[in-house]
Amino acid sequence: MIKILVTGSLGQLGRCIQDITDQYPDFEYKFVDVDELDICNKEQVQLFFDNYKPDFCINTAAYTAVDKAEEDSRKAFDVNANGAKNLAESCLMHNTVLIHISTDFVFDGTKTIPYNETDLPNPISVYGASKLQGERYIEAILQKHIIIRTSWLYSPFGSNFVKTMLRLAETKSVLNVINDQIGTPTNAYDLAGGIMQVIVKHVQLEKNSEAIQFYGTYHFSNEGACSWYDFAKKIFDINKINIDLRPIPTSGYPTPAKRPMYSVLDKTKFKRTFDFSINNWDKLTFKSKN
Ligand SMILES: NC(=O)C1=CN([C@@H]2O[C@H](COP(=O)(O)OP(=O)(O)OC[C@H]3O[C@@H](n4cnc5c(N)ncnc54)[C@H](OP(=O)(O)O)[C@@H]3O)[C@@H](O)[C@H]2O)C=CC1
Ligand SMILES: Cc1cn([C@H]2C[C@H](O)[C@@H](COP(=O)(O)OP(=O)(O)O[C@H]3O[C@@H](C)C(=O)[C@@H](O)[C@H]3O)O2)c(=O)[nH]c1=O
Repeated sequence: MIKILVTGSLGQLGRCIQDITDQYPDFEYKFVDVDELDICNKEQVQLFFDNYKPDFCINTAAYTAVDKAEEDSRKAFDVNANGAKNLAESCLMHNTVLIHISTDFVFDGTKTIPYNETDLPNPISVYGASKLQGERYIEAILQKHIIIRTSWLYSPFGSNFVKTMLRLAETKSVLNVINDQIGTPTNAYDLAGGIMQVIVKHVQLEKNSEAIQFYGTYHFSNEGACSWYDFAKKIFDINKINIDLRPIPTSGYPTPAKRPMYSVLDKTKFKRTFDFSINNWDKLTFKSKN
């Protein structure tokens, strides 16, 4: 049976993948988080791969605290760059396909039309730079890789903008939210489905040795575009929460890390290659699990 290893499995994407495995019963899964497999520990990664020998590794493990990364760049680079490198090296040893998740924050946000995979990254934060370095290591080490850049991920799990807005609404009557940073929210369940589609397609084409055409970088988010303010408005509308929500410019909400002013991703390559259609962001579905 084809074996799939998922790292960082207690994070929001890891938990969404775990939640949909019953739709893909033909695979064997191993879900591990840092307590069982620390991707920064090269020896531990090698030993784990020697024992488990996965056919696919989905790396959802990451350091995702964007503002904290500015003063903790060592840790951010260790997880997001060196961790990715360790996985790529072990994947190479075991002929494992690495599906690695990256971010819209590798871009500087100076474009005004959607970013495609040939646009040059130019990160403006430590988090973005560490994720880009992870991509570069993987590309240099391992041919059999699929890097998927996504954006503004939300889910019922872990920490994300939807949960932050709902939490703040419990104690505040007024909320100021940035209206001039434009991107696209991504339901982590939709991304989880997209990742499984990559594996299904890869398995289909591998039989004819045609899977080689899949390797490389892809963009995946929900369709459409909005500001953080639009996103917040939608969250409160669908939850029927009455709050005084005010649009503000980026200058009105200073943060340690700079964020791209525009980071909409062009999904054409993903949709065409993997024959996959993607929901619009405003089909926002969300039930808080914890
Ligand atoms: N969240 C977002 O908005 C976006 C995320 N992405 C990318 O998508 C991917 C998934 O993100 P998301 O699910 O939100 O991330 P989360 O932060 O929710 O989950 C990441 C998981 O990785 C774990 N982890 C941290 N360090 C290590 C380590 N050294 N070894 C193994 N596991 C570790 C974390 O554990 P702990 O919590 O204990 O640190 C956590 O369980 C990441 O690559 C992220 O960069 C891209 C765009 C947007
Ligand atoms: C809480 C809050 C945030 N904001 C702004 C700040 C910021 O520009 C934006 C989002 O803030 P957050 O800190 O929730 O989200 P942030 O950590 O910036 O989200 C990013 O995470 C990483 C991991 C990614 O890869 C990105 O794609 C993106 O999802 O909203 C407000 O304007 N008002 C508020 O009350």
